[in-house]
Amino acid sequence: MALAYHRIIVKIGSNVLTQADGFPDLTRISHLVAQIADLKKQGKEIIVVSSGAVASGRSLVQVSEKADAVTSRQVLAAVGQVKLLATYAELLARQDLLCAQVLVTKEDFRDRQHYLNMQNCFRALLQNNIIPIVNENDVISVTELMFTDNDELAGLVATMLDADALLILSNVDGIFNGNPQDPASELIPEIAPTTTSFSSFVSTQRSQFGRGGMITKCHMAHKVAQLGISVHIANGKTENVLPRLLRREVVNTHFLPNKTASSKKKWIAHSDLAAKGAVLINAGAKTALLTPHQATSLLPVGVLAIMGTFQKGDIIRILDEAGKPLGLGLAEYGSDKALERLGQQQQKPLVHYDYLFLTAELG
Ligand SMILES: Nc1ncnc2c1ncn2[C@@H]1O[C@H](COP(=O)(O)OP(=O)(O)O)[C@@H](O)[C@H]1O
Ligand SMILES: N[C@@H](CCC(=O)OP(=O)(O)O)C(=O)O
Repeated sequence: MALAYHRIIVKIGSNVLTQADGFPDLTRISHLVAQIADLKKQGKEIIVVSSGAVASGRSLVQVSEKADAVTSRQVLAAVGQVKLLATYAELLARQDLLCAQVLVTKEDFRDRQHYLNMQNCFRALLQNNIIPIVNENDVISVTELMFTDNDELAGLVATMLDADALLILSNVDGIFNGNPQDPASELIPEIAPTTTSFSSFVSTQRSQFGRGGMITKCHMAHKVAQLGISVHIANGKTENVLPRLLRREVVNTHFLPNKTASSKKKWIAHSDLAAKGAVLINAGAKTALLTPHQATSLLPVGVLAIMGTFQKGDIIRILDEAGKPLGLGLAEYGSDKALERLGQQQQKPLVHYDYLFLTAELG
């Protein structure tokens, strides 16, 4: 039976869109656009997260050798993004389809208002049958402000839009249980939500034009699958990969989804960098929070210490007595009030269960 996904995020990696010489592979882009059009005709909603701005820029401009690496990348991306989107727009127009450009930064996912603005725009684009084509705003996202890679961005978009599936197109058929170049390595068809360690078989090696590498891809895929979204890693160079993937006709690695979490929890799950402060909780509170199938809020009685200052509505880190991170939550009140109520019984929860995202397990 075919995979019945309706809302699909398609992430097209740098190396899928780039030839060996670093220039964009126009034939590949046009094949992928034809496949996207095919899925659209089947009534699916498609959101594309596409790399390739820097590669497109390379085909247009030679940045002065005096420019540093950051400046050079900014210039290439600024010039190349126009060309990249023009290429998509032209190829999609031939199929009577309209696309839109959405450029985002990591900051936009940290700020609740920006997050809601983005979400609103994406929803409106989809309602109008327009294909959003998303990329990082490489002009302003430099060094520490950058996403690890576009996989991270695609994961955030998938979560924000409550997608049914995230299809990551790379230059490998999926995840292998060893070096993909080694003929003895085998492809892993499915990864259960309980699998958390990938370092035993996934190396930190990256493809020629990729940024994050397979290990970061695995961690992101796992996190997204944890939130109830199917993630597939497949080879973007395989003929007609997208429709065939949905018909289960091509090899790939499928991260099986966990039961879905609420959209608020999904936003919190991706807000680690936005955390304003932290709370240290005692062993009893830790057990209560981490006990499966039990909806427990974090009460001040279980809080041992408040670290940093935060306001009502800020994201805070939750740590155990030893300082081990347990998860994140949205503070129901600020650090001043939290300090006053520290260790006290019968106080309002500091973090309500609906706004709590835990990453640790008991034990
Ligand atoms: N166990 C593994 N299975 C598959 N690929 C792996 C594995 N370990 C490392 N890799 C490398 O990960 C690369 C893909 O990741 P990446 O460079 O981030 O690609 P992209 O640009 O598509 O995001 C592959 O080209 C491969 O060399
Ligand atoms: N935003 C950049 C690409 C970022 C990047 O390399 O991501 P990835 O394809 O996931 O390795 C660009 O458009 O050139």
